[in-house]
Amino acid sequence: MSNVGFRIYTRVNRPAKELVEQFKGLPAANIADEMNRLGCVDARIKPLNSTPLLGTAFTVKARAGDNLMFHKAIDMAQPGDVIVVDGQGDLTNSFTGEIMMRQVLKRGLAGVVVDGAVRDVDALRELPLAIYAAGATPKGPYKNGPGEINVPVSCGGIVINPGDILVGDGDGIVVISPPDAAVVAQKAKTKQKKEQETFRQIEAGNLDRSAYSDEAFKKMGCEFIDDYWK
Ligand SMILES: O=C([O-])CC(=O)C(=O)O
Ligand SMILES: [Mg+2]
Repeated sequence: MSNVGFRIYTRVNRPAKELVEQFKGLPAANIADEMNRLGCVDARIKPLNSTPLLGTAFTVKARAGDNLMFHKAIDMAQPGDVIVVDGQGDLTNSFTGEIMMRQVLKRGLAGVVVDGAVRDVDALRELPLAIYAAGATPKGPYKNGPGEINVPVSCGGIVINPGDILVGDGDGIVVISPPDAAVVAQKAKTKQKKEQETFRQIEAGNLDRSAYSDEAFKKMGCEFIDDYWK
């Protein structure tokens, strides 16, 4: 363990599949709300297509503009893993493209999240694979290393540990630590049901809007002026 910055941890402490599956179909927003609105990859990292993301983190700390360790991760990761690449947000060179993503798909991996740029995006938009990235450039990656695999990484402003559960949709990605997962999934499910009930009330025209009544606003000190703005 002496070659800091160029080393590969071969094992990942993955949570049970049943635990991960509890997040299936849950909106990232409902999960994030039940984590007090923290625990999300920031909005710089955007989905390239509408394939939902659900899996566990297989992390790569890459040298800016270099994908040697990313290539290695594709061969090491297991079905259900999401390759998370800490590219330090660097957009100078792409970290990946269509060839690598087709390989990821072939291996049955659950998706890819890159804090950096990718290329071949027109093709990536059409692949049935969840891919998130911070940008795009036709400039290709170098393949020299160094880098690390399966260490804690920084991605979109938060720490992602190997084995963390990732859930992503059109809004972005939320990261759940496995010891918190059962409680968070349960609360998010309840939240989702509550929102569905709210949608029904909107349709029926009986949603309680009293929190937004004139009286409620006056109580907050808001002034209503019965005139036009001049
Ligand atoms: O050349 C690379 O390593 C990245 C790329 O464009 C691809 O995978 O298609
Ligand atoms: Mg390419």
